[in-house]
Amino acid sequence: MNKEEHERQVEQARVDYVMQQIDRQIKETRQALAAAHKETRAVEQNYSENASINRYEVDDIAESRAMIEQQRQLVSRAVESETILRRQLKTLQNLQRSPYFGRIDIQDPGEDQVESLYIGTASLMNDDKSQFLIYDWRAPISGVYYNGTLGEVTYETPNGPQKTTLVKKRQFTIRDGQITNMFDTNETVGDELLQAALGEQNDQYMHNIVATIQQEQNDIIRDTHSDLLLVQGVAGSGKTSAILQRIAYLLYHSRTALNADQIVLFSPNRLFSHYISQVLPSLGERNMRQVTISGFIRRRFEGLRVENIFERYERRQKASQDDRRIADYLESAVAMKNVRHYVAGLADQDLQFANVTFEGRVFFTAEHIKNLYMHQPAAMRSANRMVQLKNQLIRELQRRVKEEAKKDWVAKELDSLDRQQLHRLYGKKTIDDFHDEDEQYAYLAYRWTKRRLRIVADAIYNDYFIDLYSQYQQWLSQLARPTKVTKADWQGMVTDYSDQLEYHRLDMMHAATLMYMRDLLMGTGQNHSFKYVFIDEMQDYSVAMMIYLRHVFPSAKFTVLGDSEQALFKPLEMPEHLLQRLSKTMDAHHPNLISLRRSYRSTKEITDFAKGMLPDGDQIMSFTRHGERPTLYVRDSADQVEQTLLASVDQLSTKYETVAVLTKNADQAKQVYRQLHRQFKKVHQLNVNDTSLPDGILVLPIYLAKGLEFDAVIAYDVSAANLRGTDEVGMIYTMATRAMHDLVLISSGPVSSAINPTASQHLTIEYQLIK
Ligand SMILES: Nc1ncnc2c1ncn2[C@@H]1O[C@H](COP(=O)(O)OP(=O)(O)OP(=O)(O)O)[C@@H](O)[C@H]1O
Repeated sequence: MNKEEHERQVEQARVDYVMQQIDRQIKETRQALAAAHKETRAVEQNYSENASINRYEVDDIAESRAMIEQQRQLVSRAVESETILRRQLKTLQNLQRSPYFGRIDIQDPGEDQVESLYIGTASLMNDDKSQFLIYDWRAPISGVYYNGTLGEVTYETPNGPQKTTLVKKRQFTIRDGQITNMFDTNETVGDELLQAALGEQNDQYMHNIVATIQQEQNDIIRDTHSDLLLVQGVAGSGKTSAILQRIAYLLYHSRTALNADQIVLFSPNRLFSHYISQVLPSLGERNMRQVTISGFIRRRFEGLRVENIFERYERRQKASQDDRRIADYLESAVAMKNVRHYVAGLADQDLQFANVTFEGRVFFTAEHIKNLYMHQPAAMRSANRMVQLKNQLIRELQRRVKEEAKKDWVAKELDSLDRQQLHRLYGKKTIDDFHDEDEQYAYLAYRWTKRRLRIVADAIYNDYFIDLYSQYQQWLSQLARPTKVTKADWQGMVTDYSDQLEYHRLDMMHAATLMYMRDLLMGTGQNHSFKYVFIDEMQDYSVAMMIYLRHVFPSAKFTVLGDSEQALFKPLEMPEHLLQRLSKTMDAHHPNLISLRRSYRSTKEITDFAKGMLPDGDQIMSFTRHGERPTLYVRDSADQVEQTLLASVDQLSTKYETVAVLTKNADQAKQVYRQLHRQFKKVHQLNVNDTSLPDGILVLPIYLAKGLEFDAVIAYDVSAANLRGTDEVGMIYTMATRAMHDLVLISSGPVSSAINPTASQHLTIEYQLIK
C-alpha cells in the first residue's frame, strides 16, 4: 500500500469514528427532544388550566397571579430548551451529511507537538466533552484554513492576534460517510474542490460555500469593524454567498448580543428570497428578515399604490430625456438635503394641516389643529411639537367621547345592536352592576362611542392630520428645477404627481423624499433595533433611497453589495468613487471597500464573452471551468426567431434541469411563454408576485432574474432594435452572467452594438436557420 492510500485509510477510519459519534449523539438528542416535548406539553396544559380558572374566578388574588407568572416562565423555559434541542438535532443532521471538509495541522509557538484540527459546518465534541472532533468554520482558529498558506500564520481571536505555524492543510469531500476526494494543498482553498462544487447542476436553492470560501470572500465574512462595508463584485463573484456566510458568522460571534431578527436583508425580488432561503438553515442558523424595497415602501404608504422598481424600470425605458433627468434629480442626495432644509425652515403657517373626519363629518378642523400646533413653544423642533400636538388631540378626543356619547347617533346605534353585540359591550360588567337604567345606558353609550371613535384615534396616531401629500406638492413647487429641464416638463411632473394621487397612485421617484419628509416632520419612522442592514444589488437603489435607509436604521451597520456593470438603470461608477460618495451620504465612520474580481458562476467561455462587452472587462478573472462556446443566432423574420427559440429550448432542456429564457420586459416574457407552452410541458412564466422557483423551462424578464442563476440561459432578443433605449451592455451582461453552463443569444435582425468585436470573438455566430 502506498503512503497516499494509507493516509486515506487513516482518514476514513477517523470519518467512521466521527460518524458513529454523530449517530449516537443524534439518537440521544432525539430522546432528549421527545422528553422535552412531553415536558412542554405538560407545563403548557397546567398553565392554560390555571390561567383560565384565574381569569373567571380569582381574578384579583395576587398570589394566584404570582403562581401564573411562575408557570408562564416554566412554559417559556420548556419551550426554549425544546428549541435548543431541535437546533442541536438539526446541526447534527447537517454534520451527518458531511462531517467536515478541512484539516489543518498547526504547531503553536513553544510546543513540540503538531495538532490536527478538523473543520466543518459546526463544532462537535466527543462524549466526555474533552476534545473537539470538529471545529466550527467560524471559530477563530478556522480563519487559518481560509487565509493561511503553509508556514507562520496569524489569526484573529477575541484576545487579539495569535501566531501559529501551519504545517499542513488538507481538503476533503465526504459524501454519506465516505471520503470521495482528499488532497493536501498550499493554496488558500484549492481550485480542485471549487471546480467540483461549481460543475454541479443548479437546483432551486443556493448552497452554502463554507468548504470553499475564497480568501477575499473570507475578508467580507469576517469583517466586524466597518460600519459601511461596500462590496463591489463582478457577476457571479460570490457577493450574495459571502454575505449569507457573513450573517452566519456574525450570529455565531455575538450569540448573546445579536439575533436573526435584528438583521435585515433587502433583496432584489421575491424569487431571490426563496432561492437563498436554505443557506442559513444549512449552517444551523435562523434566517434573517428579508424584504424587497417595494414591500418596504408599500408598508409605509398604506392606501397608496406605489410603483415598484420593475414598473419604474419598464416606464423608464420609454421615458423622455427630460423625464429621466427629473427622476434622477428627485432621487439624488441634493433632493434629500433639500427636504431636510425645507422641513427645518418650515414656517408654521406653511404647514398643511388636514381635517380629521369621522363618518364623513369633520371631527377636528384643520384650523383647530393648526391652532393647537401654533401654541406649542416655537423653540421646540417640529417633530417634538408634533408629539405634543398628538397628545393634546388624544386628550381632546377623550373629552369628546364623553360628549359624543350623549348624542342621538349613539342612541340610535345602540338601539340597533343585537343581543350578542350588546353582551360583548358589557365587558366584565353585568346588568346587576348598575344602580339604575341611566347609569347602565351611560356606561354602554360611553363604551360604544369610544369603540366607534377609535378610527379617529388611529387617524391621530397615523398623522393623518397633516396633509403630507399637499405638503410634498408645496415642496416640489418651491424646488428649483434641474438645469436642462424645461419649465413645462417640470410643471408636468408636478401636475402628474397630483393627478396620480387622485387615483391613489405614486411614482417610485417620489418615494424616498416623501417618506423622509414625513419622518422629519413627525419625528417617526426610525427603527433602532436593527443592528445590521444588508442591501443586495445596490446599483438598483437610488442615492435618495440609500440615505433614507440610513435614516430609518440609525443604529445599524450597513453591508452594501453591488456590481455597477449590472446596472439596469444607471450609468457606471468607479467603486472607490462610489465608496467615497456613499460614506459621505450615509455618514459612515469606518467605511471599507472589498472588490471581488473573480467570477465563479459561469464557465470560462461564458465569462469571457460577458467581460468582452465591458470597457474594463479585463479586470474580471474567469474561473477555469470549461464548457461550450456561447452561440448567437441572428434571424431576420419573426418565424425564424420562433423556430430558433423552440429548437434551442428543446436542445437545452434535454441536457439541463433549468433553462431560463430571459427577456427585456414582462410583455416579451408573455409573448415567449405563448410560443413555448404549446410545445413544452414544463414551462413556467414568472412574474413579480412569484415566490418560488420551479425547475424546467422558465420565462422571465431580466430584472426578476437578478441574483439568480440557471444551468442554461437563452437571452431573448439581443437585437439593436429591441434593446434600444435601455442600457444595452448592462442588460446583455446581466442576462449572460445568469448562465452557469450554457448560453444562447437570439437576435431578431441586426445585433445590439453592445456585442462588440471583442465579445463576438467568444461567440459561435450563426446566421442560418437551423432546421
Ligand atoms: N467560494 C465559493 N465556493 C463555491 N461556490 C462559490 C463560491 N463563491 C461563489 N460560488 C458560487 O458562484 C455562484 C455565484 O455566487 P453568488 O450568487 O453569490 O454571486 P453574486 O456575486 O451575488 O452574483 P450576481 O451579482 O451575478 O448575482 C453561486 O452558484 C455560488 O454558489
